Amino acid sequence: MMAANTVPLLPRLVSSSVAIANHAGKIIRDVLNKGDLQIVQKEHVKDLQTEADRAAQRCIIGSLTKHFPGLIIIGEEEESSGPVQLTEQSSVVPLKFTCPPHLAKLSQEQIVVWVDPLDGTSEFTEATAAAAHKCLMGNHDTGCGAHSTSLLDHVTVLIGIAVDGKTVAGIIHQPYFNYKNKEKELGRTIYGIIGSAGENDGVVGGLLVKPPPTGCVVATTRSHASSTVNDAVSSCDPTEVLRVGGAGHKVLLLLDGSAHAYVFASPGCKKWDTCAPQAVLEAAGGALTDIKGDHILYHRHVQHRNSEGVLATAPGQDHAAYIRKIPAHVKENLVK
Ligand SMILES: Nc1ncnc2c1ncn2[C@@H]1O[C@H](COP(=O)(O)O)[C@@H](O)[C@H]1OP(=O)(O)O
Ligand SMILES: [Mg+2]
Ligand SMILES: [Mg+2]
Ligand SMILES: [Mg+2]
Repeated sequence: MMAANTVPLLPRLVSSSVAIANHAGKIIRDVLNKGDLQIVQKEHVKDLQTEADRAAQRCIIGSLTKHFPGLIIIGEEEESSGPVQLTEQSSVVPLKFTCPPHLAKLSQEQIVVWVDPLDGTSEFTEATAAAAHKCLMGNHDTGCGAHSTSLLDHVTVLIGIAVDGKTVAGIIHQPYFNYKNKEKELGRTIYGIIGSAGENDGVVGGLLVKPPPTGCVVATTRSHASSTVNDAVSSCDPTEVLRVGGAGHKVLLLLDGSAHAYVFASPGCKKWDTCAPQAVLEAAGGALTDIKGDHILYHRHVQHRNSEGVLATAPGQDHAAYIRKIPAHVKENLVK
């Protein structure tokens, strides 16, 4: 086994981030178990923050800073006070991939880490409200409770790593994966480095399944829809539309064969929503761009908003063909 200091910076950062994302997932579950989300509204009624978002971000940024002093990290949430749980330097996962040669000699100044401590906050709060309602009703199935608790699948922790403005590696942790099946391990982490040779073509931790050769299943927003969003989805002639929460969750649907494309013609997604999912998807052979087909950049001083929307396609899909289908009025509506 290689000594830690001979392992290049990028694999060390990915390995540490996997352990940190797993810990952040545990923090999220602990907050939900305690039942007091302490919800704060940010810019609008569908833009919420909970103690789980805040505590998970404190853990991620605090741990990364402790292990990689001086690292540039941009998190979704503003700094908050409260207990900070840090991971140990030793809590790194064994590497299951090789570092691509062109990323083997990075200096820390080239790197920006984009952190979304809890993606799918709307769904997280709704699931929690439904579960509480179910409890109040004596744990009977109230209909809404049974349906809405499945919203916990939409929650992910996202850590994306960009080098010289391009995303190169991503970690997607799904804290409630398997929560309905008590026999199985709770939570899963999928991560990848673009161009690395690892298990499953550079993506570790998830089953990669291509979507069916016929049909067109489009995943889109559940809680941030608009007429432009709907026009873009319709233009793809979908055989099925999955209205689900979270950017990380929708990219997981592209990786497990559940959807062909993820279409979001809205400026609502930010760089921390797409940096990690894009890297994992592209490591697997898929693509994620803005709605016009242009690359999304992740430099330190880039604007946070993905103002020209998001379009992602599963491995094996014709990404350019989807871009061509998006109507001109939708593209014109989304400007820098
Ligand atoms: N209008 C918006 N305001 C705030 N966040 C948004 C908006 N639209 C999308 N997002 C973020 O992008 C993610 C994916 O969008 P959607 O779930 O609507 O498909 C959301 O979970 C949310 O991230 P977060 O939950 O981390 O705040
Ligand atoms: Mg948010
Ligand atoms: Mg998000
Ligand atoms: Mg978030």
